[in-house]
Amino acid sequence: MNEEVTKPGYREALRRSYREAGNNICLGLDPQWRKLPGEYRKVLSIRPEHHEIVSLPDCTAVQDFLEASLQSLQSEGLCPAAFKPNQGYFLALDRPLLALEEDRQLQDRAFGGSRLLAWLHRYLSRNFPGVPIILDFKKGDIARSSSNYAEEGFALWGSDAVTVSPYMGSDSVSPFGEELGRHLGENRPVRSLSCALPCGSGGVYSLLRTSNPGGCDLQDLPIRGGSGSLESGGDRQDLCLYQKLAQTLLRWRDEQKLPGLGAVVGATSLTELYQLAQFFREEEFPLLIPGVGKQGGSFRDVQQKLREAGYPPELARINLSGGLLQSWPDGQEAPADWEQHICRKMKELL
Ligand SMILES: O=C(O)c1cc(=O)[nH]c(=O)n1[C@@H]1O[C@H](COP(=O)(O)O)[C@@H](O)[C@H]1O
Repeated sequence: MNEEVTKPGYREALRRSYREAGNNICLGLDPQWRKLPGEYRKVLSIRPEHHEIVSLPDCTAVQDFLEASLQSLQSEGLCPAAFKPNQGYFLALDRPLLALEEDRQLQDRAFGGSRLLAWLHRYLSRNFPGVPIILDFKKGDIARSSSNYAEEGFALWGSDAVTVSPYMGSDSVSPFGEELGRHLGENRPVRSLSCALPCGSGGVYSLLRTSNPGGCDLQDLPIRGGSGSLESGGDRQDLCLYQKLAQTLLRWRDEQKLPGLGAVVGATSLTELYQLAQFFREEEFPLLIPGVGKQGGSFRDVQQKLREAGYPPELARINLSGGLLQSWPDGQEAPADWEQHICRKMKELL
């Protein structure tokens, strides 16, 4: 590890939030509008000029649901060790073309989802200080374009970490480690870990071995040109794409000055998770582990695999989105005591 990588930064923030929360749970914030409890599932009917009436979800009600959920966790003394809003669930609530309408009320509806995500960042920073916010947006592009995404994630939303896609290579990921927000001056939002992270040292989770059924389609492809399999003494031919990428990520971290670089490894493939956790354990390389619950992964099995691999639990964040905030079955109403239900689900993990 080079000097840049050993500086306190995102990994220190992970350690601290683990100590304070007493767990390594990442609460995924993916509000599924259709699964909200009835009283929050409100629809607005609006009529843009020269158009039929259109219906759209009421973002204020989604905000009320999120606030009530987070408040009930807090009132029971429950705190996760990270939050992960997935940007797509918020931007899907925007209706950008309404911004062009004459009517002020319609204009106000244009960016309801973005506004909700901004509110959420501020709410979490104020009410759960020190708990990292990981903005899940899986970006990655030519360097110039990636700089915009880096600026968006860290400086504009004020997230502490982001998810990125590595497949355009080192120059597409390196802008996420650069100093950002220089020219935003006073408009730069206060990050939730305000005092903790110097510029350019936020978390950057690269997709590595994903949790979805199609994750194996490309990521497991055998490739040539590796420097041995992840296990020592392995055959060069045995290396597959995600294993090569695991080696590459360590190199990028050091060469590209990305001290907060980590990886996304799904909870649904325990063999791969074990192998990667073993590979990364000495390197103190943060892992974000989604796929628990509906996707088939088990929180306890993941913890067990991390223990067996000797991976430091404080650097892992095991994500549950639908499995915590909206864990009732699809197509069924939320239980009447849904706030308590959410708290019970979280307590089951502790
Ligand atoms: O990058 C991610 O967060 C991610 C990677 C991955 O391999 N699998 C995965 O499910 N995710 C995200 O993690 C969340 C999982 O949601 P739940 O299955 O409801 O817990 C969603 O926001 C996914 O987009």
